[in-house]
Amino acid sequence: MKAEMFIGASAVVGTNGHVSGVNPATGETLEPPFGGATLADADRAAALADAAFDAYRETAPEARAVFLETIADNILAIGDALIERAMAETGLPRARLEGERGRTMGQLRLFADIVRDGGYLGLRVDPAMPERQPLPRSDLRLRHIPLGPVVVFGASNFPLAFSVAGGDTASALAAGCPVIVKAHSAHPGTSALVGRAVRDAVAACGLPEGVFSMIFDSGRAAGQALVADPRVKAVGFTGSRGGGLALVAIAQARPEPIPVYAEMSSINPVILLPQALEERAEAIGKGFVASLTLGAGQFCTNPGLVIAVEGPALDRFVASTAEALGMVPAATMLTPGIHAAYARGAAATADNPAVEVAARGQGGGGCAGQAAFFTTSAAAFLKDRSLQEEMFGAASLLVRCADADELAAVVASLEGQLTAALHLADGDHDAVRALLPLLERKAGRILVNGFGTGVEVSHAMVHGGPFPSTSDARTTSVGGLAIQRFLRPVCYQDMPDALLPDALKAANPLGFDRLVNGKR
Ligand SMILES: NC(=O)C1=CN([C@@H]2O[C@H](COP(=O)(O)OP(=O)(O)OC[C@H]3O[C@@H](n4cnc5c(N)ncnc54)[C@H](O)[C@@H]3O)[C@@H](O)[C@H]2O)C=CC1
Ligand SMILES: O=C(O)CCC(=O)C(=O)O
Repeated sequence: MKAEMFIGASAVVGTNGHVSGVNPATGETLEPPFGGATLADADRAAALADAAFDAYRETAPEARAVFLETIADNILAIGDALIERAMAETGLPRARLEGERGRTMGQLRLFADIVRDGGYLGLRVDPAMPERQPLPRSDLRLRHIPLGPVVVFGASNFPLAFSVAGGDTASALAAGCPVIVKAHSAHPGTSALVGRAVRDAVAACGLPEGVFSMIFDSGRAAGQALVADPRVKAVGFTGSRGGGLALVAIAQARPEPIPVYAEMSSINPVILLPQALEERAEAIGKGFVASLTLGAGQFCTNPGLVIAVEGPALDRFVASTAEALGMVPAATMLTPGIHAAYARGAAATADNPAVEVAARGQGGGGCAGQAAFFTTSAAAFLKDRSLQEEMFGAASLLVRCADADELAAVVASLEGQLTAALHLADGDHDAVRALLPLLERKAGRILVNGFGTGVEVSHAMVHGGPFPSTSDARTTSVGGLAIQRFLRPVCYQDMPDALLPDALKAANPLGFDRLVNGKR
């Protein structure tokens, strides 16, 4: 494997320190070391992206769609080498990574379809009304154009679907934005393989080289310089609250502030309604453990909080959870750092005098995370904000409430969330109706009789939510709507038809849907 990053078309070996993959299952440092970018490398990537922008954003829909599909094909063509490298760098099992590769390709293809459809452009035409009294109306035509070059910070926990060619990159490229990826240092080899696949797609599709660059950063300076660079117009990020907020601060301090779409921490409350518990406490417990321990709990949609009213049915749920969790082996986590942070967080919760340990998974050494299930009272939870902190891994806290009012008070105290799950039966509908307005204020996705892990990539998906689950609650980082993050509206007033973009010309040569005088 070559230790390359990609500054436009050029494969470059970085000279500013290096990052190395570490196999978290064995502790082995993986070859080769990947050289980090200098500030000059970051500057060159930004210059190339800026130079590519005007040509790239006016590519025909079909050409841009084929580009996205070519990236997907190229990723598949890497073959097993990609899966094996990702397994070595993340400790994630083969089946999970093969599934994630399929999802990554599916995301790229979904955005290809969206580009072909043209609906994302939000076209509106208000034809001139020269005879209108007392004043004539101008001809007004609106389309959305891309913001400009986008910097993407991929996630550690999805080395393909939220990484170099993941959802942020796919949606930004689909919008017409050149992308510069700051590769996550937890999986540099995987990133290099995918980076080359994207770079080759740029060349094969005859696009300007600056449409895509990917750098490694041995510290934080190159990534931060890109966020501060005046040619960069938006940022996509998935990771910790601290990391996301640091990038938001840099973006806000620029002479020209820019949006940062950071997906950060979420504990994804699961609310168990009384009738559902009565009818199927044991089955809910089993399903909960399966979701909690998926991928060693390293999902931002992990069910980190359970809320329910006290009683024998809740005790049955706890017993079922404890039984299932006791059989779960410790699972290798992504990096020694993530494992250490998880172990620290779980230990702090266990040491909290208001918390009881209800169950633990099996123990393990090295980077293996031991699952844990804690309980506390609603009163203690409401008093101690630290109990709301994300423990990134397979740990969850049950909040026992005295009654429905206390349960509502616990929900009202929560920070913003990516998901909220309700386990309900027919007899719970009234209780749920009362909770729904509160849940809508708290979460981006409200789901019933399931768990938030395993996000469907589709048109109606929302993978976002109020702060701190994201830095911008108005949008989503997964699904078709993600493209809107990288667009802004432009209105053309009285522009001669010959000068209008094709999407807005009188004859509508692209055949896209347009809102004409407010009517479809
Ligand atoms: N909620 C979620 O979706 C996820 C949360 N996490 C949390 O983040 C912790 C660490 O995991 P990481 O993936 O390494 O997240 P991280 O936030 O530390 O890093 C993510 C990316 O941002 C960059 N970065 C972070 N802070 C920065 C700064 N101040 N300036 C410039 N660049 C910066 C990193 O180099 C990396 O590329 C986990 O233990 C977990 O708590 C991690 C993955 C997903
Ligand atoms: O649950 C999923 O499929 C996606 C989770 C996610 O976005 C994340 O963990 O970063």
